[in-house]
Amino acid sequence: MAAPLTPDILVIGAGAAGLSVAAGAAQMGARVVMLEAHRMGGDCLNTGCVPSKALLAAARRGETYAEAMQQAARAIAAIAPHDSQARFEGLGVLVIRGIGRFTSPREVEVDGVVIRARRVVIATGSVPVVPPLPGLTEVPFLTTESLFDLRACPDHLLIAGAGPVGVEMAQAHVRLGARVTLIDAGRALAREDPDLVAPVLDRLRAEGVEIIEAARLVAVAGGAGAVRLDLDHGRQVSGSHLLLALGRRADLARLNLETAGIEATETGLRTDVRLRTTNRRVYAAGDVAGQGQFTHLAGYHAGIILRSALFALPARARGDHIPRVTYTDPELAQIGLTEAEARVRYGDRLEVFRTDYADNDRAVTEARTEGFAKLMVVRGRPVGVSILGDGAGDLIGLWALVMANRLKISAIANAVLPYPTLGELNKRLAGAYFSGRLFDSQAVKRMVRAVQRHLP
Ligand SMILES: Cc1cc2nc3c(=O)[nH]c(=O)nc-3n(C[C@H](O)[C@H](O)[C@H](O)COP(=O)(O)OP(=O)(O)OC[C@H]3O[C@@H](n4cnc5c(N)ncnc54)[C@H](O)[C@@H]3O)c2cc1C
Ligand SMILES: NC(=O)c1ccc[n+]([C@@H]2O[C@H](COP(=O)([O-])OP(=O)(O)OC[C@H]3O[C@@H](n4cnc5c(N)ncnc54)[C@H](O)[C@@H]3O)[C@@H](O)[C@H]2O)c1
Repeated sequence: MAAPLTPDILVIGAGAAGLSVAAGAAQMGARVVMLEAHRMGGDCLNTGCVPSKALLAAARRGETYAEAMQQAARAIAAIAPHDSQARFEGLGVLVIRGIGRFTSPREVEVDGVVIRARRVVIATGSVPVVPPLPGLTEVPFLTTESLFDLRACPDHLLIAGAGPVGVEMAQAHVRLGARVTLIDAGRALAREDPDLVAPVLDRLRAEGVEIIEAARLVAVAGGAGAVRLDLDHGRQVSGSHLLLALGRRADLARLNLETAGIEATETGLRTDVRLRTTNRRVYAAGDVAGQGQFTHLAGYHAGIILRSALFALPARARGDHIPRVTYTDPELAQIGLTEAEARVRYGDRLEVFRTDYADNDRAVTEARTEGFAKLMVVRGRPVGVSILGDGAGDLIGLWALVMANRLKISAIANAVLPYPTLGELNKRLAGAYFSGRLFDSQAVKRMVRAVQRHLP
C-alpha cells in the first residue's frame, strides 16, 4: 500500500460545510484533502435549497411543471461550477471522489488510500428520514433526493410531513397544477410562532392544499400512480404520488465512527462549543453536527472550525443568532426566540412590539400589505424577531447583524433608512420600543416643558 497522505486538514463531504472549510483552509495556506462520495455541492445545490427555491420561483411566475423542473436544473447547472472539483483543485485542494471511513482514531481510508491528517472535519450532512412503515418497501415514494427528477406533474401529491420541506413543496406543487394533500403528525411548521404560521396555512388552503394536522402516517399501500396512506385513528387518504418529508438524519452510517472514538447523539455528532467531537482532532460541521440544518449554519460552522484548526484560536459556536426562513408566499422568517420561547425564558422582563406591513408605505404602494413583524426585547436588546410577509428573509438580515454583534435596539433606531422601502419596517419595529418610552413618559413631558420655559 502507498504511503499515507498527510494533509493538515481532511474534509469528509463536499456539501456546504465541507466546501466552506476546504476553500477557506486552502486559501489560507493549509494543505487540504477533501472526499466526496456522491455529488460535489451536496444537498443544498443538488437536492435542497437551489432546486426547491427555483421551483417556488417558477411556480410563482406561473410556469408549467416541466418548465419549472427545467428551471431548477438550470439553476443547479449555473451554480455548480462554484462547487466543482475543478474549482477546488484550482484552489489547491486534493479532491478524492469516494467514501471515507475511519480505520483508526488518526486515519481515514478511501478506496485503499490512507489519509493521516492533523485535523479531520466530518461534513457528511444528512439524508431524508425513511421510517420502516408497513408497505413502504412495496410502494414507490419520493424524497427530495428524487423529487426534482420528475418531469410530469403528479395528479395528486400526498406529502407526509409539514416541516419546511413539506410546506414549501406543497405550495410549489399546488401552484404548478397538482392536487396536494399535506399531512403532519403534529402541527404544520411546529417550530414557528403559530401567529405567523396561521396566515401561511390559510394561503395554502386558499390555493387548494388540503392540510391534515394531528394525523400520523402509519402504513402505506397501493402501487405506482395509486398510493393509499393509512393515518392513525383509522383515517385514510389516497393520491397518485407520495413525497416523504419527515425530516433528515445525520449521515453517519459509512464513517465507522466507533473505531475513531467519535460519539453520536440522537441528532448528530456529540460536539463541544468549538465543534470538536469526542475525538479532539476531529470536528463536525453542518447538518452532521446536529444543531440545525441550514446552509448558512454550515458556513458559520466552517468559520468557527477554521479559526480553531488553522490558528488555534478558541472560537466558540453560538446558536442564538442563526436566522431561518421558510420560502413560502407569504414568507416566514425567524431569528432568536419566538414570543412563546422568550416568554418562558424571560417571563415579565420580556417586552414584545409589533408592526404591520399595512403601516409601511412601500408595502402600501406595492399593494402587498399582508404581513407583520414582532420584536422580542429584554433590557434594550433583541432576543428574537419574527417576520411574516414579502421579503421577510431579507428583512431579518438586519436583525442578524444586530444579534450577532449583541447590539442594542438603538443601533437600528439610529440608522436612517431610505423612504419608501420595506426596510423601514425594521426601523419602525425598533422605534416601537422607544416611542412608548418617549411619547408616554410624564418625565419626558416635564423635561420638555422645563427646557422650553428657559429657551430664548
Ligand atoms: C428540499 C430542501 C430545501 C432546503 N432549503 C434550504 C434553504 O432554503 N436554506 C437553507 O439554509 N437550507 C436549506 N436546506 C438545508 C440545506 O440543504 C442543508 O442544511 C445543507 O445542504 C447542509 O450542508 P452539509 O454540508 O452539512 O451537508 P450536505 O450538503 O448533505 O453534504 C454532505 C456531503 O457529504 C457526502 N458524504 C456523506 N458521507 C460521506 C462519506 N463517508 N465519505 C465521503 N463523502 C460523504 C455526501 O455525499 C454529501 O455530498 C434544504 C434542504 C432540503 C432537503
Ligand atoms: N427554508 C429552509 O431553510 C429549509 C427548507 C427545507 C428544509 N430545510 C431543512 O431541512 C430539514 C428537514 O426538513 P423537513 O421539513 O423534512 O423536516 P422537519 O423535521 O422540519 O419536519 C418533519 C415533519 O414530519 C412530521 N412527521 C414525522 N413523522 C411523521 C409521520 N409518521 N406521519 C406524519 N408526520 C410525521 C413531523 O411532525 C414534522 O413536522 C429541516 O430541519 C430544515 O432545517 C430548510
